[in-house]
Amino acid sequence: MTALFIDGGAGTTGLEIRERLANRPEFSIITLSEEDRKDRKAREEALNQADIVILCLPDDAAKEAVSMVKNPKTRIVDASTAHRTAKDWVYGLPELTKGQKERIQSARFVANPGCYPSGFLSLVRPLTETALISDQQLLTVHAVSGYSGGGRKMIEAYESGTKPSAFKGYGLSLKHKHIPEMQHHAGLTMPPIFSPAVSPCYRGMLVHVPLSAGLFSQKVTLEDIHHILAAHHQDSATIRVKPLSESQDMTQIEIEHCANSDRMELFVFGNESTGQILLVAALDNLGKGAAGAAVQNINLMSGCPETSGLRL
Ligand SMILES: NC(=O)C1=CN([C@@H]2O[C@H](COP(=O)(O)OP(=O)(O)OC[C@H]3O[C@@H](n4cnc5c(N)ncnc54)[C@H](OP(=O)(O)O)[C@@H]3O)[C@@H](O)[C@H]2O)C=CC1
Ligand SMILES: CC(=O)N[C@@H](CCC(=O)OP(=O)(O)O)C(=O)O
Repeated sequence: MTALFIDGGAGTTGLEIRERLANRPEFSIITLSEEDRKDRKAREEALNQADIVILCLPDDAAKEAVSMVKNPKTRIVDASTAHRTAKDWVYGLPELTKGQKERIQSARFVANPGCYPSGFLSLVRPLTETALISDQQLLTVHAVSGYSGGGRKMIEAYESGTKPSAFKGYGLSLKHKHIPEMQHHAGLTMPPIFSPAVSPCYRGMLVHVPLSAGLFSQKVTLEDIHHILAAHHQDSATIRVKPLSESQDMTQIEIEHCANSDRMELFVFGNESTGQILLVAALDNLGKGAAGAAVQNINLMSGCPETSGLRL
């Protein structure tokens, strides 16, 4: 049996992970009482007892937790932003590239991907990897998240009525914390322009990457792009590239398209006459964007079937 400890287990992501691990006889979960959950000594003990620790903490607390792990056998999945471009950490997106799943299986330190980068990289990495998009290109990404993406504080703000519960854009200084991991794992020389927004619904996410024909290194059709995405993700347990015929019949897509699931759906939209393309990823910020991805990684690290406990 694999012993797990979720540090920050009472928070939004921690609770979602716990739900997905309920009724899993392969795992025992070390749980701290309400008084002890922020107690350094109690946490230190739990961090060093567990086979796998899952950090669902703010970045600084996650870094501190890593420094508290002294047991060389303890493996870590960090859900925070702290280690996503760090040397010695494996990026926990099994679908990133060939061999990534195997790297996660044997890793000691796994950085769970950010919610927005999970969508962006699933769309873009297949295109940069095949050099259809040069690493020199400046890409743009627009996205919208459910408000649970902001954790307990944002949930309380939306639900207490102290903030207007309207759709709003943010990240206006173009320094969002997810930009470095998008750039790094897409292999781009320039950071993408990222404009996120938050919507007054609890969970769900859309990530849009608009592209123009001139941005590609060769002439491409929508079929070509679809083919590359479909080939890249053909063995994925959680990512589905939707058929072009389906995208062509759609006139709209809702933020809640994949809400309450751990899957991600990718769409290729476009207007062939103008050479304009719109790639869209639909996911749940708390599913494939956080807790679903963490459980997928824990399954891989502990030798369980990759999708056990996931909602697909
Ligand atoms: N929500 C989402 O969609 C996603 C979140 N993440 C990441 O997951 C991590 C957790 O986020 P989320 O669950 O949303 O945040 P929450 O604020 O909902 O939860 C964080 C939890 O950590 C606890 N905590 C804070 N500091 C400490 C500490 N020093 N020791 C022990 N516990 C502590 C908090 O307790 P208290 O509330 O009492 O302060 C809370 O229970 C963050 O790094 C976030 O960026 C990643 C992907 C998506
Ligand atoms: C709506 C909202 O505020 N979303 C958060 C991102 C979610 C998150 O916590 O990001 P990590 O995956 O990096 O931990 C934000 O933009 O900061």
